[in-house]
Amino acid sequence: MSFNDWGAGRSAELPSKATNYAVELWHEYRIAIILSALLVLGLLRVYLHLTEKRQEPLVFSKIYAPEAKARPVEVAETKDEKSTPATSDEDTVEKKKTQLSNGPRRIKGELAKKTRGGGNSDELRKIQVLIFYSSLMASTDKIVRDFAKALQSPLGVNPEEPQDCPFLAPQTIDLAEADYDEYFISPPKIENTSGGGPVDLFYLFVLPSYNIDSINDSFLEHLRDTHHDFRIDTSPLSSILGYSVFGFGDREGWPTEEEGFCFQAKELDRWMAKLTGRKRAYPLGMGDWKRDGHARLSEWQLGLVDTLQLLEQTGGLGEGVAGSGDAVESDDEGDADDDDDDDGEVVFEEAPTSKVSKSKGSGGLEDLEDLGRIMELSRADGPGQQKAAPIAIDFTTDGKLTEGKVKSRKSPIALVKEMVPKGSPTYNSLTKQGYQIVGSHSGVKICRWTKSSLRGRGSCYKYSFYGINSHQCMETTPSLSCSNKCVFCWRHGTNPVGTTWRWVVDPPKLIFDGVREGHYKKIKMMRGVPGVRAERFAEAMRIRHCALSLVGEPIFYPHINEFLGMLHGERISSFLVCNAQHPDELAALQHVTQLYVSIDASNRESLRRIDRPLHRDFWERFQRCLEILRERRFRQRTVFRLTLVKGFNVEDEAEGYADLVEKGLPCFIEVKGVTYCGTSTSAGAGLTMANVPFYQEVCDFVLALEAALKKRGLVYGIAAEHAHSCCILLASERFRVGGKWHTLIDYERFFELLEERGPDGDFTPEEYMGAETPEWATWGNGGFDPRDQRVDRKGRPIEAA
Ligand SMILES: Cc1cc2nc3c(=O)[nH]c(=O)nc-3n(C[C@H](O)[C@H](O)[C@H](O)COP(=O)(O)O)c2cc1C
Ligand code: SF4
Repeated sequence: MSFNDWGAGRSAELPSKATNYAVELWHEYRIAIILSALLVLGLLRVYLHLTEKRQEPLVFSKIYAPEAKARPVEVAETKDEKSTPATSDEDTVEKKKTQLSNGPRRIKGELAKKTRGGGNSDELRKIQVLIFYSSLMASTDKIVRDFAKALQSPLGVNPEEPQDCPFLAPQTIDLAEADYDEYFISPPKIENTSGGGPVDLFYLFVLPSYNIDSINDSFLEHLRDTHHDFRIDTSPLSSILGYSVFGFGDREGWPTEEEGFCFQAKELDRWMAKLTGRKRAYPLGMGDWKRDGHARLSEWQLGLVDTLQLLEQTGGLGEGVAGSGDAVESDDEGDADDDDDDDGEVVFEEAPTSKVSKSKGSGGLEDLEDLGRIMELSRADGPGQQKAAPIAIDFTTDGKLTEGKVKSRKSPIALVKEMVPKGSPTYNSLTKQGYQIVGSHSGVKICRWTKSSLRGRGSCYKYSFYGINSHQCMETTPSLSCSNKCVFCWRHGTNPVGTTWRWVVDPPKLIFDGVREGHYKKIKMMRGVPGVRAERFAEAMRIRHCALSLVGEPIFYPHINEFLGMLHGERISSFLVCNAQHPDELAALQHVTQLYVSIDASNRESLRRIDRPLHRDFWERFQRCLEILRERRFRQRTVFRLTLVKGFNVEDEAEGYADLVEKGLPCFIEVKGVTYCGTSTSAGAGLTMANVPFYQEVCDFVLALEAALKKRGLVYGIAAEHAHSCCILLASERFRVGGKWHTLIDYERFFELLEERGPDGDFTPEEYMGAETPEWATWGNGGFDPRDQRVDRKGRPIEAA
């Protein structure tokens, strides 16, 4: 009987009875049924929510980050556990956890599988460091093996669990056994033996130099041929992550680089820059295998590890290095064949500094909302710290103006502005010139001597005279504003000027942190620049000196003493240059390592013409500053800074300057020929190259000044010179000991004295007088450190005269 037959007899009444019964039931219990269904659904939802394990944001994790690897491993275990019976309680618990977490979020397992497996952008990439080396006499061979092992721990390599580390164990490759085509025509594809994603390569080289035929010659020739081979891309190794070279040499046989010290490492460094599209990740290191070789290698290793860690975290080599996405340096590698590196002038594009830039950049009057913001900004950044008032401070008041003594104005709301608002023409002009603006009125810039010193091409005259390492010197100012408009100023006529401080005052901590960060950022951008020496680069990451002389007037800043305290607290020396227009602030200034006053002319008319001061009583202010300096001469190292501008302040002025020296009795007198900066300001002031004195003219002037001083019975002598920056130093006989000049500074002693006796403490310049001025720096010897290589504007070596 079919189902249809079976139902045929009852078909008329059964369905209608059943339907009626169901309808009745529904009417009677519908509320209970609906509520029960909702309750069950709700409980189910809560259960699922509680048992769900959160999914980590794998797709956004760092491409080499170990955290990103943890999940795929967990998923692999999950798979295994499904097929393996649990053997212990612990396993059972683990298994339950895994099952629970795996249940409702299946998509998690799928995502992780893709990441481990292959082919898409979420893959976990590994970094393989390859260390190439050559070794004729076997010492490098051993060093490299130890070096490779030493790299493992800081890179987190764990041979037991390779899958947990973004780095594979570094491998060493002897160039005598390597197939150059395999590594140096295009990077090889390396298999990830620990399982997982593809492998990216990072090349390191440890290369001794040999002036005889060796494997190095054929290797370097191979690189040269590859670069010149028209069938091959000129940068065929650009897909590697980066490279760095360390050279071993022997200074006993090859004392200087010109004589061949580490010449093959240098050549290799340059060919690799070309072949990789300038992916020099860390500067070329060099060491003398008999003396400092091991120390230099360790230093290089430290910097290298930092770079590799950065690479692992960000996927790039950092700002300023090609391949990092921020190729912002203009150096060309030159041609290793002709040895014509450029002069190393580096052009930096300023990235906006969100941390310290705060203004909308209107440049106009601030509205009430802005005032609130300004009050906030100008507040000191911590409880108990001094607060900086955002109100105008009048520096023209007579009598002593101490910090914090402020004069409120009638309508502060309209007048309190930022000195250099972000986006203003001044801001744009300064950043274009390479300044980094910090807060709203401070700036930092890496000076050309810092770059030059990093490349071993000479330091500024302050190295020769006072022992300042230019590559450890930060040039900055806490006030971009000034009360003069000097004809030779480098400010390109863009800086704010004024006789009073009428801007927002940034707290010293903000400035200190900002300028330091800005300086280090710019140093780091030099990492990939050709010729930068690894040991100097490492030293440069520790600022030891601060030149408060960039542009503007540092003592214009109301919290200059606190700012100096922060420098000294970090054992950073301070050379402060002021313009002799703010006697009250000069009088209130605490200890600096060396205190300068610019003496730009010897008489009122000449000073008015050259400095174009805003103060009407400029000459009186100038005179008062000299008196203060005279009083300070046994407490501070005081310096007169003379900038000679032919046609303005040189001719027949030696006698007038001698009168000023007699009045101020400075410890030192620095005489410098003006540097022509070719700006519209200088041109507008009638300045041309004809106003720049020749070195011989500076020498003649100094001799005339020395004679004029002697005539007055003043005991000064010509102590040192730095011919290539047209600068000569006269010093008081106080700094001649046993017939030898001692113009250098004992910086450590200076900090000790400060700690012992405080920022207003009583101690004399003689107490921190340093060692004897080096012979090469003394008058008549030129002043160029023989350890450096002098180069012309094109970077070509200049023979010592
Ligand atoms: C034959 C020979 C030639 C060398 N030529 C140079 C050279 O031109 N410049 C240099 O700085 N060092 C030179 N050196 C020094 C080596 O670079 C240095 O001793 C190095 O540590 C040797 O490494 P190795 O023991 O692995 O071969 C030379 C050494 C030898 C044995
Ligand atoms: S003292 Fe001046 S010129 Fe010398 S390195 Fe420092 S900032 Fe540069």
